[in-house]
Amino acid sequence: MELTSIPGVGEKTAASLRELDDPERALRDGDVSALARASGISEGRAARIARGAIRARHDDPGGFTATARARELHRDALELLKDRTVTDYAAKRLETLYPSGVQSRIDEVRAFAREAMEHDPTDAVLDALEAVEPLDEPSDVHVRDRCLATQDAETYSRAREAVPELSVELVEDTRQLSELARGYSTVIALDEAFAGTDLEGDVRVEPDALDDPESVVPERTLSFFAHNRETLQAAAAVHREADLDPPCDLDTLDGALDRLDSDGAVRGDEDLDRLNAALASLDGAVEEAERLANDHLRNAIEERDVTIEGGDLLSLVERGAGVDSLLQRELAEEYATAIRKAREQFVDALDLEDTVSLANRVFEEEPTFPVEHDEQALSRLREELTATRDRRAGRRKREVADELAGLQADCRELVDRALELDVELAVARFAEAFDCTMPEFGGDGFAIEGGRSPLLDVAFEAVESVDYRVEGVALLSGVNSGGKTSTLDLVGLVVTLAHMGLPVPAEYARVERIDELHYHAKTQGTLDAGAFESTLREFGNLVTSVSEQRSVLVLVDELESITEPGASANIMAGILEALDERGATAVFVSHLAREIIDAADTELAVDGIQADGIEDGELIVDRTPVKGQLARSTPELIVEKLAEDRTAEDGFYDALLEKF
Ligand SMILES: Nc1ncnc2c1ncn2[C@@H]1O[C@H](COP(=O)(O)OP(=O)(O)OP(=O)(O)O)[C@@H](O)[C@H]1O
Repeated sequence: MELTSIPGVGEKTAASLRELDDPERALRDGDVSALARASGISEGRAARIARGAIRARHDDPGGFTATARARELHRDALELLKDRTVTDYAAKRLETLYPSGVQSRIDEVRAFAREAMEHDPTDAVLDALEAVEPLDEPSDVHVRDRCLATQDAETYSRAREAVPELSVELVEDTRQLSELARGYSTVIALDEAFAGTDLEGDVRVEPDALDDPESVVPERTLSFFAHNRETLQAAAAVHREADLDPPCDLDTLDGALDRLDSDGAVRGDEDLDRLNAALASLDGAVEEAERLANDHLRNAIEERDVTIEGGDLLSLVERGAGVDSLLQRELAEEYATAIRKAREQFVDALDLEDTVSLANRVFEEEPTFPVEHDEQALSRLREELTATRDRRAGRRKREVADELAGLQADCRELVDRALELDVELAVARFAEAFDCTMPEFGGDGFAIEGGRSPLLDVAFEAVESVDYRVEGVALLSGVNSGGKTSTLDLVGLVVTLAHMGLPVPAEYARVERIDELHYHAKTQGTLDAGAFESTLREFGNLVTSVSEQRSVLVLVDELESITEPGASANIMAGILEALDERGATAVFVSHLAREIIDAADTELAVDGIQADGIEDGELIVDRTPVKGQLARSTPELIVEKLAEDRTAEDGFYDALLEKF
């Protein structure tokens, strides 16, 4: 896909998107999280780009939400869905759902939503989803026990690029190669020329190593798994709990993950554990062995009467010999025992059977008192143990990495599927929370039965259901606080959700497929001349834009407040007539319904939200508009109540009632 063909994507944004691993996939899947990882692209922008890509795919000109209130309803619908996601990914992914006038896009989401609604969002699945995140590629892997070596400058730059995790060294000859082997546990020579030469240390000649960098740095694979371990385990749990068909055997994955620690090192290898433990306690063990030998020697000396002939003593002193010589002569046996004890203790404590001779050299047979270890022998032992440990770790890492490498693609699918399930579950939970059904498309206008708006300021259980249908244009009258605005909101929300391809909060709904939703919310107070003129222009443009090719739904709430009542009744009558002529569907909520009907040249349909009476100062309202009936206003109802209340007998209220 040509990135710049997406609405809203220019050269600069396209360049940022190209930095991503697979921008086409991210766009195709609506992966807003991945798109937002491109430099300079915020999450809001990423969602707009993803929507742009969908629009391009469906040839969708956009513009469904034609007014601020219509856009607000889309946001409200998204919030209701996002409230029901567990992962951040799903919340962002939902941002790609938008109301569209294009049937293919609506059908695409409807198919997805229908499947989503089949899911049963159990607590166990939702809990497991908590720890699922998009997979991360660890970028800061540095391996210090291995290096690559080459004589060739070109191979050198290729190696640096292909294997940034390792140092790459330029060498001139085998001597330099051998020198390198002293500083690293393993040296991988990349030139065929080194094959067959006899080299010291662990030097491997692998001319094809760069073709398969993972074989040289198994840490790359291992750190991917170690880094994403929690997500992978959680994604596996999601598959188990939700009974999804996993792309790989979950027990094998669990088993492989168990063999890694959080740094990507191999766990559960006895030899490695032993070598690591030996290296960690080397210094302590040396001290302990020294102490043991010295205790033995001290006791032996204390318990012993050393008899020495005067002549011998003299000759020793004359030769300048010290106590050591005495020890050697008189206590040779005890000294040998002390050293034997020290060596046994040292080898035993560190479990060093494989390196006994090196370990023994740490305690020399030369008698001294106190007994002291040989520092050089100790560092040789340390080096040997480190190299053996690193070589073994390297081998084990390659084995585990080989096993895991085959699972990598499946793991990506495993996590993608779990995250996608969260998106589906959000739709299922939304549908369940608000007793939704899939709407039908067809006919003129809309018909809603048993609709309950989740946007009301009362708990959803307390929302009274509303039936309402309109074909063509209609005025909606009603008592104060009867629910006129709420009815418009319900209609707007149902139509918006339906065009998003989603289920709607009603027992039944049928909607005409439209291209634009124009919802004008109530304006606060009278407009000044300039604002009034621009509002009129807006309606003028709206009316002239309606055509056979472009169907619209117009919802308008109390437009009368923009100017004085007489003038606004005329204006509303005019707009309604024009919309009617052009075949649009429109609902105008107004307290001036009677005046509008009077001002109109054609017969306008009027519906009314009626009050059955007043009880304890409160209106008893039936929220469902009565078709074809102008509702009585609140003042009329109150005057009627006073007229019925016979305390004022002079007929004043009866006369007042007559005026309505
Ligand atoms: N279907 C419903 N179920 C329960 N409560 C509702 C319903 N519709 C409206 N209400 C309650 O009535 C209140 C007033 O509703 P709304 O603002 O829609 O009335 P209105 O007829 O537009 O009022 P006004 O004439 O003052 O503009 C809402 O805030 C809500 O508390």
